[in-house]
Amino acid sequence: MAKSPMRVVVTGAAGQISYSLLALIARGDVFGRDQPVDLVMLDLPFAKDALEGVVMELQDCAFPSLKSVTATCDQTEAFTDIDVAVLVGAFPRKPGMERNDMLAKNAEIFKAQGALLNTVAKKTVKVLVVGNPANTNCLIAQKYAPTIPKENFSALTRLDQNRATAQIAAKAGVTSDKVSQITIWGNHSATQYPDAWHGKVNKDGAEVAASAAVNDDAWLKSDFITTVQKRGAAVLAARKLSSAMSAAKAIGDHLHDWIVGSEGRWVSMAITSDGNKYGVPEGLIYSFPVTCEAGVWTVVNGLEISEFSREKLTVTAEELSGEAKYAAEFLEKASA
Ligand SMILES: NC(=O)c1ccc[n+]([C@@H]2O[C@H](COP(=O)([O-])OP(=O)(O)OC[C@H]3O[C@@H](n4cnc5c(N)ncnc54)[C@H](O)[C@@H]3O)[C@@H](O)[C@H]2O)c1
Ligand SMILES: O=C(O)CC[C@H](O)C(=O)O
Repeated sequence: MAKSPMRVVVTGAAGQISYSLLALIARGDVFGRDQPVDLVMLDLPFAKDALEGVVMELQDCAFPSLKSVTATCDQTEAFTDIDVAVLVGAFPRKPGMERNDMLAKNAEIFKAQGALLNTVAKKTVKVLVVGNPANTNCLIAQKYAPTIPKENFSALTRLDQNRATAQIAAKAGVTSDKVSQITIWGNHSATQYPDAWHGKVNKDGAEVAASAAVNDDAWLKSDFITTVQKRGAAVLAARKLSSAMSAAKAIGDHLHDWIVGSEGRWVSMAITSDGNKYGVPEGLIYSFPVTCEAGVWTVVNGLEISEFSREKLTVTAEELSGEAKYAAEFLEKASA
């Protein structure tokens, strides 16, 4: 029997990430070629013409599973009865900007969109926050959408996972599909902890520990971590624009694995820390290793955490607690 259409909204649809992302969704690479999609594209009024251009291009691709395309600058229209909300629309960091500058610029967007999702989206809506600072923007959207289950909110750390996986693959001399169980803990920021200690590499047909395949513990404890932590900044410095193609690929991976299923593979998602078994404070949007089945994620529990790793899990949790406090104070002042 044919599947009923899935209503998917992408915000910031006229921006650079969306230009790569929309085609992935429309082609069926994310939700499956047999899953019809009603695609809704939201951007600000100044970007209306650009949005219309993207609509024309999507039509011209003649994707079979793209049932309809709507471009709008009206948030209520965009979020009504939505099944999946991909919140990309926000202002990216430009050279010279700090994280708190971004928080101050973007917090109001996620407060308003959370509140709107709360009133007009389906209660089963799955929300992925990409706009930076992604974890804290996600926390804000979740806070203002109290009638939607907390588990339905996530922020993107899959780009970091993909970056870390690619680094391990290059060092071990294999392609990235041979690397698994690489985890990103914490914030999508320079305090994130890329952890390869539970990783596996399939080398010449045999599965070995990533640390054995790499055979360089000093690198795993230093340059590997800092390269992944600073990769977004390195792309920004080189392109004078933040990463877009790789971000779109990661969004597709995240949504596919969450909604269709990860088939037992571990993936990293920033999700509510409530009830976690790793001692991360409750009430944060923190990246953990998870497995997913049909829209439900489950944290991979019981991993051994060394003293070295514990310290890093704590540093990134502290940064997130600080951001949450700053955002709460900022939003309170703004509404006073
Ligand atoms: N989490 C991650 O891994 C990750 C990776 C890369 C980029 N990002 C972030 O994603 C965001 C988008 O990046 P980009 O390069 O596509 O930026 P961009 O400037 O090219 O596009 C952003 C678009 O969002 C629109 N927009 C702004 N406010 C909006 C609102 N309230 N509603 C709807 N649309 C709105 C803008 O008009 C623009 O078209 C940035 O915050 C960036 O830092 C996150
Ligand atoms: O603004 C940044 O430093 C990074 C942008 C983006 O989140 C990335 O990871 O590429």
